[in-house]
Amino acid sequence: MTSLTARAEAILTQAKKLDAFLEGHGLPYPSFDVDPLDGLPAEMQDLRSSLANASNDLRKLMRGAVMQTIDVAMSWTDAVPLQVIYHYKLASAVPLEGDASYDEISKFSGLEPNLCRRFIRASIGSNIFDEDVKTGRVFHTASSRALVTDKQLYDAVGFQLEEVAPAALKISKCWDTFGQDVAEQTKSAFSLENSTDLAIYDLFAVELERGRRFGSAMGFYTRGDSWDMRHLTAAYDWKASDFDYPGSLMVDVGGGHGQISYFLARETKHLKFLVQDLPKVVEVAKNQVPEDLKDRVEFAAHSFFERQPERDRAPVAFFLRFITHNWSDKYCIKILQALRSAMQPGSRILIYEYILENGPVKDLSTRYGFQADIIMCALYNALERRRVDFERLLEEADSRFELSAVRRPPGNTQICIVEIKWRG
Ligand SMILES: C[S@@+](CC[C@H](N)C(=O)[O-])C[C@H]1O[C@@H](n2cnc3c(N)ncnc32)[C@H](O)[C@@H]1O
Repeated sequence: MTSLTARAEAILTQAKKLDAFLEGHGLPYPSFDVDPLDGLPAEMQDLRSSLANASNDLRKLMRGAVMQTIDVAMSWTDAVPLQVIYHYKLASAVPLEGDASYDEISKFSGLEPNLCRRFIRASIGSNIFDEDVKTGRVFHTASSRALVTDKQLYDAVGFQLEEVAPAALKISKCWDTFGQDVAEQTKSAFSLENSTDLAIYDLFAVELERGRRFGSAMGFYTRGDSWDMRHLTAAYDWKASDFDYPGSLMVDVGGGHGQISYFLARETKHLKFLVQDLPKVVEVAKNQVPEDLKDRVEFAAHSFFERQPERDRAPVAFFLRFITHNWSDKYCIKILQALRSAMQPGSRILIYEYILENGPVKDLSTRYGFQADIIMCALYNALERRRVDFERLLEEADSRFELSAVRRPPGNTQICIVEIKWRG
C-alpha cells in the first residue's frame, strides 16, 4: 500500500524537475491562463505525463470510491455545457484579451442571457472560461481561448459532442435492436442516432458541413506526436535490401490522398507505391502528386473488398493504415482474403494502427486506444484490436497468413505496425 505522503512526494519530486526546466528556459509556470507545456521536448513530455498520471490517481483517491463513480456518471454535465458553448460559438463572443458581460455574449450568440450565464458558469468548473467576481464579466482561460484560435480543436469538440457522444449513448440500444454480434457499418449506434441506413462516410458525403467537420476533427487527432511519421521509420526497416530494391512495389490499400506513400517514397530509394482507394478519392488525389514523386507514386481506383489485379511480380507489401479499425471482423476477413491471390512467400501485409495492450491500461497518457475502441464501436460497429484479435482474424481469413511481428515504435506505445507474412 502506498501512503498518501509517498504519493505526494513522488508528485513533488516530478513537479520540482518540471519547474526547474521551465525556470531554466524562462517559461511561465502552467496556469489556467497560460499553457507552456505543449512545446516542451520529448523527455519533459514523459515527465509531464507521469506527473499528470500520479496527480490524477491522487485526485481520484481523494474523491473516494463512491464520488469517483458518480463523477464518471455525471461527466455529461461537463460535456453538455461545452456542447452549448460549441453550438452557440460562445467562445468567440468573448474578446481574446478582454472580457464580456453575459448580455454582450447573448447579443453576439443569440443565446438568451440566463442560458449563457448558466452554461458558462457550469463550464467554469472545468476551467473553460472564468468570471470576475466583482464585475460579473467573463474572460478567457487558455482552454476557452483555444476554442477561438484553434479551428481544428473547435471542430474536434463539435465532432465529439454532436456526432460521437449522441451515437455512443445508443450503443446498448443498437445491440438490443440488431444483436451484440452486429457487424454492419449501416446498423451502428451512429445509424440509429441518425435514423439512417447509410454508413457514416456515405452520410458525410452528402451532408457536406458534417463531412468537413469530421475531416477537420481528424486533422486535430492526427497532429499529436503519436501520429508523427518518424514513428513509421523507427518501427520498420523500409530500406532493407529485400524491400527497397529496383522494381519493388508497395500497395497502399485505402491510402486516401497518399500521404504515407509520399512520406515513404522520400525515405526510400527504389520502392514504388500504388495508392488504391475509392474512385471519387482517386479522381482528386491522382492530380495532386508532387512533381518529384511522379515516377514513384501512382493511384488506382480499387475496392479493398475486391481481389487484387493480376501482376507479373508480387508487391513486397500491402500497407493498411487506419483501415481495419473501421471494420468489424467479418469485413476485415474479406479485406485480408482479397489480398491472398497477390501474396507470395516473402510478401507481407503491414497494418499500422492502435494495438491495444492485452490487459487494462489506467494511465491518462496511454488509454486513448481504449477510448478510440469505444468510438469505433459507436460509429462503425468496429474495434481497436489486440495482437490476439489480429491472430484470430488471420486464422479465420486463411491459415497461410502468419502474424510475424508487432513492431512498436520506441516512445510511441499505442500505434504499431503489425507484420503479416504469407506461408504460401
Ligand atoms: C481512415 S481513412 C485512412 C486513409 C489512409 N490509409 C491514411 O491513413 O491516411 C480510410 C480510407 O479508406 C478508404 N475506403 C473506404 N472504403 C474503401 C473501399 N471499399 N476500398 C478502398 N478504400 C476504401 C476511404 O476512402 C479512406 O481513404
